[in-house]
Amino acid sequence: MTVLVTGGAGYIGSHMVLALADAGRDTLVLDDLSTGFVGQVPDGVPLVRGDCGDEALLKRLIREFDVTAIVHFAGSIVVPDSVTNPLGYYFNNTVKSRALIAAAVEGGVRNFIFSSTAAVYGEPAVSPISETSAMQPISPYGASKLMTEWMLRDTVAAHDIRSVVLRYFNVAGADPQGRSGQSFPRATHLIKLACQAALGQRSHLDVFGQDYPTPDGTCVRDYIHVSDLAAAHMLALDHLEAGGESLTLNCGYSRGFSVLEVIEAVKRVSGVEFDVRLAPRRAGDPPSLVAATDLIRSRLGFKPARDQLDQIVADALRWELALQQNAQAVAPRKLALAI
Ligand SMILES: NC(=O)c1ccc[n+]([C@@H]2O[C@H](COP(=O)([O-])OP(=O)(O)OC[C@H]3O[C@@H](n4cnc5c(N)ncnc54)[C@H](O)[C@@H]3O)[C@@H](O)[C@H]2O)c1
Ligand SMILES: O=c1ccn([C@@H]2O[C@H](COP(=O)(O)OP(=O)(O)O[C@H]3O[C@H](CO)[C@H](O)[C@H](O)[C@H]3O)[C@@H](O)[C@H]2O)c(=O)[nH]1
Repeated sequence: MTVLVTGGAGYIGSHMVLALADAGRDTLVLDDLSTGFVGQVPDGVPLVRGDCGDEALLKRLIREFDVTAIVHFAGSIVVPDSVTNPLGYYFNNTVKSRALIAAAVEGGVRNFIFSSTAAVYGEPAVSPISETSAMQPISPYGASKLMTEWMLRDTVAAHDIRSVVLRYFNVAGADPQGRSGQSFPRATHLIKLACQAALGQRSHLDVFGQDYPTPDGTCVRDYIHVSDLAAAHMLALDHLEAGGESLTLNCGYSRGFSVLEVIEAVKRVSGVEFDVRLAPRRAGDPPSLVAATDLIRSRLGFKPARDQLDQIVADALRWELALQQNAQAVAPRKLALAI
């Protein structure tokens, strides 16, 4: 009974792998390490470096490891990149997910959890956004995820497999025990970048657009702590393994913060005043995304444990500081080698 985690060396996937390890579950990670890191996978958890679209590899892994559930995190995640490189996003997120779903069906895997996104909703007219809101993505990223949702829906209807689709809103923070966090150096997420500015790693932080139809003119997002999100996945896995029906659920806290409010929180928690500059809007950004979360609470019994913005920011800051200290620790050795 092994749980296969695609993208388990990445930011969110690694927190799920930690949750599975903490629960004593047999876990296998498949990751191409394009944005993930070997060091994010806990000791004792096997990591296969490979592509989640490699059907032959997948069939072999499912057989050899007796995989009974798949949690599919692997994918490309930067909204503006998807606007400039749509075909790359449809390939990595949609085409390869099709191969993974096909391998799951053929290998007799009954339980499938998929990382979807609030970006499937586009610019919703009503807030908070319920799961039945219209799905009109405004970026290729959102469309690439929605197409995968549709493939899963139709596969569940036709075959002996059930799925939980989790639509994450904005994921942030880091493992409270400091075992993992957002490590990708070119990450574009607001809270990570603001923490880097507070730690002096960036000269300033840009605010992308201040003329949105929101209270302070900057975009509003529903930030969910990555550990709470991993806990939601564990509940989804329990639900499927107990024979529960397929579900599609929002993951958030039903409350939004503007870009300026997030920046204030990072300044407050860090105690550092960093330079903030106004910049033009970024392509593909909807003004406001806040989740309705009644469904995940009622269907899975989801109860947030770390939903205070300052808590999310404090965990993110601690992780960023640890990354900085590690980088400083290895720097002299690199220098010596260069000489
Ligand atoms: N971070 C967020 O706020 C957010 C919000 C909504 C949804 N999501 C979704 O959550 C999932 C995980 O996102 P993340 O923030 O952890 O990103 P991440 O980039 O840290 O993790 C993605 C992981 O997948 C791996 N990967 C990418 N393509 C692969 C492939 N073809 N085969 C094998 N491995 C591959 C990467 O190496 C990386 O380890 C993604 O599917 C993303 O769309 C993230
Ligand atoms: O330096 C920055 C970085 C971000 N922002 C703004 O902060 C908000 C949040 O941006 P993020 O990049 O942190 O997150 P996104 O909302 O763009 O996207 C995230 O959440 C989405 C779902 O809501 C997707 O799933 C996506 O994968 C995930 O990265 C946006 O308004 C963005 O314009 C800034 O103003 N300055």
